Amino acid sequence: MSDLFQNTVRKEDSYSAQDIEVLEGLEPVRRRPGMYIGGTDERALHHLVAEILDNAMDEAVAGHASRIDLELALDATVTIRDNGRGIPIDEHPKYPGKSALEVIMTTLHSGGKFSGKAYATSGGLHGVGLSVVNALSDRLTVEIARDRQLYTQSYSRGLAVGDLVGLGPVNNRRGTTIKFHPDPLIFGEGAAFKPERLYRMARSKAYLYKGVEIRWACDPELLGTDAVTPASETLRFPGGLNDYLTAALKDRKALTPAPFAGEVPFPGDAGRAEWAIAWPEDEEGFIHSYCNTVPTPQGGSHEMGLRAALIRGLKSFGELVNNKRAGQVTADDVFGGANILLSVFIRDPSFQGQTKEKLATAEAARLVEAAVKDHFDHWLSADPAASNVLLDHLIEKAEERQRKRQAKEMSRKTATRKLRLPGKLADCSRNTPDGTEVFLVEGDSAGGSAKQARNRETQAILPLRGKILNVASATADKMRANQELSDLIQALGCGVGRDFSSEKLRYERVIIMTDADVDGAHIASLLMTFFYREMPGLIQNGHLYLALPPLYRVSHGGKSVYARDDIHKEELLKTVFAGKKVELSRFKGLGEMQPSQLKETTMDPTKRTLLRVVVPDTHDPEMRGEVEQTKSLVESLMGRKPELRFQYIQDNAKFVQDIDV
Ligand SMILES: Nc1ncnc2c1ncn2[C@@H]1O[C@H](COP(=O)(O)OP(=O)(O)OP(=O)(O)O)[C@@H](O)[C@H]1O
Ligand SMILES: [Mg+2]
Ligand SMILES: [Mg+2]
Repeated sequence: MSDLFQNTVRKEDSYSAQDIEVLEGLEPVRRRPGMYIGGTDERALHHLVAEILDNAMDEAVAGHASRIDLELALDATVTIRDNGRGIPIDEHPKYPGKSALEVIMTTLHSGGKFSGKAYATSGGLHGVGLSVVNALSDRLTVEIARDRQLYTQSYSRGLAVGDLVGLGPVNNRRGTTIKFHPDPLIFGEGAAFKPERLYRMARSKAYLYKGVEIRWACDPELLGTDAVTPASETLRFPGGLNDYLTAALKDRKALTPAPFAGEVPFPGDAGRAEWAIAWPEDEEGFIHSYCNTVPTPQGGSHEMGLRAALIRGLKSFGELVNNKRAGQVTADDVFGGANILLSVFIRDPSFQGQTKEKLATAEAARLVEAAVKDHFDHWLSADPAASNVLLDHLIEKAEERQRKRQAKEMSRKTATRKLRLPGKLADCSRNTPDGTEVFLVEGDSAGGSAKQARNRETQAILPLRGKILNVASATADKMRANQELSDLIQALGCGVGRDFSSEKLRYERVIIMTDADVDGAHIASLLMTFFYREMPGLIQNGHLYLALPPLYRVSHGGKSVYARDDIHKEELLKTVFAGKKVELSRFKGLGEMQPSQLKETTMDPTKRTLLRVVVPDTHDPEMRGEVEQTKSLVESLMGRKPELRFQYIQDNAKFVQDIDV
């Protein structure tokens, strides 16, 4: 021993080498089962069966077994039998006097799946599963039929209770039988398997590999009131995942007449992918993914590959049929309501942990995406009518999602509106809405004039920059992102859409005040469209108005009169100013007016003229037709030609009422 070690003296209560244990054999499994089977609860208990079943499936997928029996007895003993090669029982070269079987049963990290020689694409890879089950069983018996001889050995809590014994010759039999009973010291007294859970496990394995037949049997006494799980059944599905999907859909209707299903080998003998996908009308979605028949409830790289293939395929189909709205659809929209089965077989998979709930092999994403993409493109273009139904459905879903998110954000904004009024709002000082009004003005310079011209107590000014978004053609997402609109909604405080509430409106009147030119009319019409679509109650309850700023000032001597438009100006020239040499000024915008002029002509309640915006009452059945008409009028007018809109605002007596307030 070196000096270093001699100089370290151990004191009574110190923490030293003596405290460091090295667990031998299978002791670590019994002391820390969580590391190997994720705990000692019901899920962990069922994982024991999964380990043994996985081994039998690996033997089948490797082409050596065609039949597996799974039996659950009344006393919670599980028997799993396959007709494969049988675990080798010859002496292991590294452990003289011990059979390979005993090494496998009692040593962690022992197995035939490390090199890929005996198995190509196996679910087993750690050399741990069977030894873990052995460690956690109070009784385990293994039977091997190999070379026409039958052998058996028994274990308890990871230790052999006797030697491997020969039971003599057998003829029509080969393979491995594992019969085990979970240790009550680990799982608790009376820990019981759920027949339904084991049955589903067995059935999904049969769907995953067409070349295997699984015979399920369960003591009928265990079934009790369970009407779904059979006491015995032979599970064999030549249709693979397609059969699985058909059974899962039962008689639910799907959006496309045929599911999207297929099977493709990966290039270079790297394994294969199989999938079956349907989009049921009820949108009750699920995804079951597997790697080498091991379920991966937490997904992983293979699912990522499938997502990428589906969303890419759908978007290119959208481009093909020239549907621009397809751009909004996300992988979540495609996946969310779908029934998806995905099974991959790959070499050397890598999972997270021994329970293998998530596939970590990065390569799988690329392999699956490449394998599925072309097939999906073909499937979509083979039946364009059906594919369009699917696409439209997914687009609607995407838009619904955006609407919901928008409504949520809006309601959050209105909830905090007292604290967070938009910075550019010049609010009025009166605390109640009674007798107050807010002017929506175009641009900061007009806003500046209006602020000076207003009555601070009752009049608020909200300058809106530039043209607000044309809401008639905007997507919900764009609308939400528009700063001007969200400021407007915040300032009004009454909410939008379904959240609209007249009582919360912060002003008695909402007055649109834009320049008396075509641009101004455009902005006014955009705002009216916005209110019509998002806050119809505001109009129905008579809160929305248009201000009427003048376009000209006509003066002669000390006398000035303002003209609203050209017709009004001509009229004045012929009447009030007939034969006189007048001074004529045209206002390019509200910002050009003196605050006093603006006040006098447009804002002062005692002198101005306002137009009230009205729509027919939606609650009056006799007016329904007109409501529809107004709606289509709004939709079409808010489209292209600004002159048309201008005309519309000027002329449409039904929509806009001349009123003095
Ligand atoms: N039913 C079987 N038929 C043939 N060989 C088997 C069978 N079950 C187990 N084996 C052999 O025993 C080895 C150990 O199995 P075990 O379940 O402990 O580990 P594994 O399957 O290699 O990996 P994992 O820990 O991921 O399950 C396997 O690699 C295989 O060689
Ligand atoms: Mg295994
Ligand atoms: Mg092992």
